[in-house]
Amino acid sequence: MTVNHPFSSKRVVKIVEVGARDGLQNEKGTVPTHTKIELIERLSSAGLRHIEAGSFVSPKWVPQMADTAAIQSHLIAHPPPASVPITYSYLTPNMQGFTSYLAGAALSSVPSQHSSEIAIFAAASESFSQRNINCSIAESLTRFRPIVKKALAEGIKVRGYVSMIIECPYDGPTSPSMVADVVEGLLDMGCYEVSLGDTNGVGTPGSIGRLVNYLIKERRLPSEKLAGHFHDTYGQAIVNCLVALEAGIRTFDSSVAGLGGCPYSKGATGNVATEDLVYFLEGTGVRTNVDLQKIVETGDWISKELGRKNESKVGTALMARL
Ligand SMILES: CC(C)(COP(=O)([O-])OP(=O)([O-])OC[C@H]1O[C@@H](n2cnc3c(N)ncnc32)[C@H](O)[C@@H]1OP(=O)([O-])[O-])[C@@H](O)C(=O)NCCC(=O)NCCSC(=O)C[C@@](C)(O)CC(=O)[O-]
Repeated sequence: MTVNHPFSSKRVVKIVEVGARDGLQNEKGTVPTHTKIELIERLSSAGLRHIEAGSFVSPKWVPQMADTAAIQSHLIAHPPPASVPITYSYLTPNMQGFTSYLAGAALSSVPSQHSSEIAIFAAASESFSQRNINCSIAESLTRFRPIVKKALAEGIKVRGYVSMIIECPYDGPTSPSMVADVVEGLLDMGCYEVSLGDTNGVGTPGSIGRLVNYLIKERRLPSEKLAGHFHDTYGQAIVNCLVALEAGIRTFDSSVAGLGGCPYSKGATGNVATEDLVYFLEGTGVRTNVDLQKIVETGDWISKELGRKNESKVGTALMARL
């Protein structure tokens, strides 16, 4: 994914597709496991190379992710061709989740081109941390440290998340210094990248711009280790990606058809749609290597499967032209 734009200084932009995890975790009805697997396979055949495949979380808390072990097992048994390097990732909130991930991964004779990794998820708001993972921010970082240590010892990469980077529905505005402290904590323990979650999509180019510039310029956090994870609740996600791109961020999370919402943030809608992100990046001179037509068809297909409105503007526009 080569970037040829004044914003981009010819560097690589990575898209992390979160539709099969963030996108589906809040669906009310049960999404059949075979539908999730078909979604993941369609996403990879559209050219996406970093795909979140599920969460090893408590099924009492998030029932929709209860079949993650079955998905992991299928993906291990049916790897993509060696010429298609894909990373599947799984959320692990605690040692129990990481142990379940490891038990599944142990069944694998993973070729080097196809790998998996885990993600841990913290918050910059105390109330959201309690509601989402039932512990304080400090307790969550203490809980994550041995997971990261063990994962790195096993050669497994760990991604971090920080939720509620702009404002929390329970605690109000989030202080940028709190975001920076949590990002630093995750990087210090060994996360290779931390994704900045505007969980409820309230961020604007002003607030996101101020935050990312504060993180990169004042707190000296490495831009290459930060990712933008912008929900589109208020229709600001693409323009927020633009300001983050201008600030030097080169990894963006997105969800096909804009699927999603967070079970512990009422009213929050999906991530920026992958179709909209690809169209925006390509239009900005960034090559994504994602087949826009295929991702649009995937967004149309999964929206119909779920009986949902397709939240991608680009997807809707291009489907109308067929
Ligand atoms: C973290 C816990 C587990 C704490 O939940 P807890 O209740 O404090 O856990 P516990 O350790 O006290 O255990 C209670 C029960 O849960 C079970 N349990 C315990 N752990 C697991 C596990 N890993 N897998 C399966 N089962 C588990 C455990 O076995 C036990 O079962 P019981 O004995 O009662 O039958 C819970 O709060 C949880 O699962 N939370 C997950 C919430 C979640 O998935 N949220 C959505 C993802 S975050 C997000 O979407 C934001 C993000 C990342 O996209 C970025 C952004 O947009 O901001």
